[in-house]
Amino acid sequence: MITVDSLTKTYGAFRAVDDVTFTARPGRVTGFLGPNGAGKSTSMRVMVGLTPPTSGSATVCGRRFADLPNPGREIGVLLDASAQHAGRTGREILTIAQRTMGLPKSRVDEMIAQVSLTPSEADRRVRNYSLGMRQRLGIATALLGEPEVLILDEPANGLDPAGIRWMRDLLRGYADQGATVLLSSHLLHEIEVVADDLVVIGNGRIVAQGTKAELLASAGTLVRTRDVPGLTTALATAGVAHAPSAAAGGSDALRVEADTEVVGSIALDARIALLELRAAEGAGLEEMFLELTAAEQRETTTRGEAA
Ligand SMILES: Nc1ncnc2c1ncn2[C@@H]1O[C@H](COP(=O)(O)OP(=O)(O)OP(=O)(O)O)[C@@H](O)[C@H]1O
Repeated sequence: MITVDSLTKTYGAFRAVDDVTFTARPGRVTGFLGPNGAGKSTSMRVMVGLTPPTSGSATVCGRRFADLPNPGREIGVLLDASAQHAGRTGREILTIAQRTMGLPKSRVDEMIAQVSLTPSEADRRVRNYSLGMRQRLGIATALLGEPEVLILDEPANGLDPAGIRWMRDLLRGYADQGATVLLSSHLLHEIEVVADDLVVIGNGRIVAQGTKAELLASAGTLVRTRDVPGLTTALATAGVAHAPSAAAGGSDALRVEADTEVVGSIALDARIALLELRAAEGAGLEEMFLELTAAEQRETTTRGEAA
């Protein structure tokens, strides 16, 4: 279990992480999702004791990382796959970690096999590794001590499609055995497939969190019409929140925070013909994410104005 409680990190006047609270639970994959610069890495650095928080706390099973006697046995961490010693071979890096953690020597070869590095790749210096190979080595290091908690920052970076699939299965399997898995990404689809729970962060603040099923269920309705101004007015008059749907593409789509029946009735009363009317499902999450990632969309959104 990872507990992040009212975590704030400021750099001068800038709040990189602003009052972030969430829990990542055992047996579940928690996706930590946010656009570039949202504060994911900073939060994770605090969790693993690399950055002191300005206020608030992050603990794993009730303890701060710094208080863990043999942290590698309890928390597997992958923050920056490129930060490995370039002059050492992959096998050397794993061997040093295996000795530090007091693990049997056989774990090194087991992990090399598990992350599908060939023996000759394992004996190559890390400076000659591709990004995907570094990522595999980083995952091997994180899993070496069979920790119950995994904290992985953008672990799919640099992996090819087969590698992404492999990693997804690996994380799923790990969580299914009871581990707590927290992984960050700036790519919604990457995380949507594997995560059970989602924590969405933007500009340092949590903007949404819950189970994936809950967040998808609250997505509302996607509606398309040639008369967007007319429908917008009718929805506003009815007090129903709505926003242009960037996720659906085109300028004729709105996402409405009401179910399809309500939206259909409002359109009928206003005598507005619809081109499409359906539950938004994943589009709602994508919408929220696009709003976070594009400042101009945030400025033009009308969501909530009518609420
Ligand atoms: N040491 C620092 N000094 C000043 N600002 C910092 C420092 N570390 C991070 N920041 C700022 O904090 C904000 C959050 O950065 P962070 O790396 O946590 O984002 P992120 O969500 O991990 O983004 P990405 O998806 O691009 O990795 C950014 O604006 C970044 O420039």
